[in-house]
Amino acid sequence: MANSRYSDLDRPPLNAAALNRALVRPGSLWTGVTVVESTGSTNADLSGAAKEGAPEGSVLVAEAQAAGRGRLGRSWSAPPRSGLTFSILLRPQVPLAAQSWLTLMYGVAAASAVRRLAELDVRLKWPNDLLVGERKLAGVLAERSDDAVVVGMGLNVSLRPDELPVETATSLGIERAACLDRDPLLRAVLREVESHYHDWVDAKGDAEASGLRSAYLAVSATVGRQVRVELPEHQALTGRASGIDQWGHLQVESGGEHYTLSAGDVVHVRMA
Ligand SMILES: O=C(O)CCCC[C@@H]1SC[C@@H]2NC(=O)N[C@@H]21
Repeated sequence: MANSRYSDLDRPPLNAAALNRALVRPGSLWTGVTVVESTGSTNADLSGAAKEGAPEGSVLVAEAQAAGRGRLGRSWSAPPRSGLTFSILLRPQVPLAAQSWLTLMYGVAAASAVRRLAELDVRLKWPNDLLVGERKLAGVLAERSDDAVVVGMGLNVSLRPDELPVETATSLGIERAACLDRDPLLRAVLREVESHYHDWVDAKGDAEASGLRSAYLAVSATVGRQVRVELPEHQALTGRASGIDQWGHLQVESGGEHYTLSAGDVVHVRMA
């Protein structure tokens, strides 16, 4: 759906042909990049395509999403062409238990690409929110579809303050990033994902051996911090985030006890 407040000059379309030329090559993970003007949810579309046998490395990008899905049942929204909303289809040949690392890997890859191109100190709030300071720049949602995994990302690029879905969000534009051009940003994220994914699959999903765990810790905004973790079923835990275990789960020390959390919503607690 077009938004009359913005001209096409402010927000140029993605160049699908150039993205395919740059990314889809013999031996590359990426088998095809499809850009659609509008859809409900790229994650939903690619999950359907996965069931029909779409190949690993399919990438679906939407210039606008009407029903973008977020973590924990939330939604994801952004004005058309104001960000990057895209999903990838993977069929990882690693043990199922190790696959929880996929979503963290995506966060590491995206953070690394955005740090380099945007020249911003992007860090990860566990499991994979990209933050600038305490403000959310991007989110990642991984969903299983039979034997495939669809990983989607929403990255706020040119949103203005009055367009942010929540006060705690931000965009590359608001943060005065060195790059607001979505084509090179998307290429850089996908190239980083490919590199981390190959290393991780070669190591049979072992995040320690592939260097993924240390790469994650290097950009974590959560480990070492005082946190409040909102857990499913309205429970919450307050304590110190002490580490990430071999399955990508968050370790928290609270009241002399050690907890390991596989899901939850982290709030970084400010120390007085
Ligand atoms: O932070 C979150 O809650 C995750 C947000 C993930 C949003 C992206 S946008 C592209 C892809 N398609 C969806 O429906 N959701 C993800």
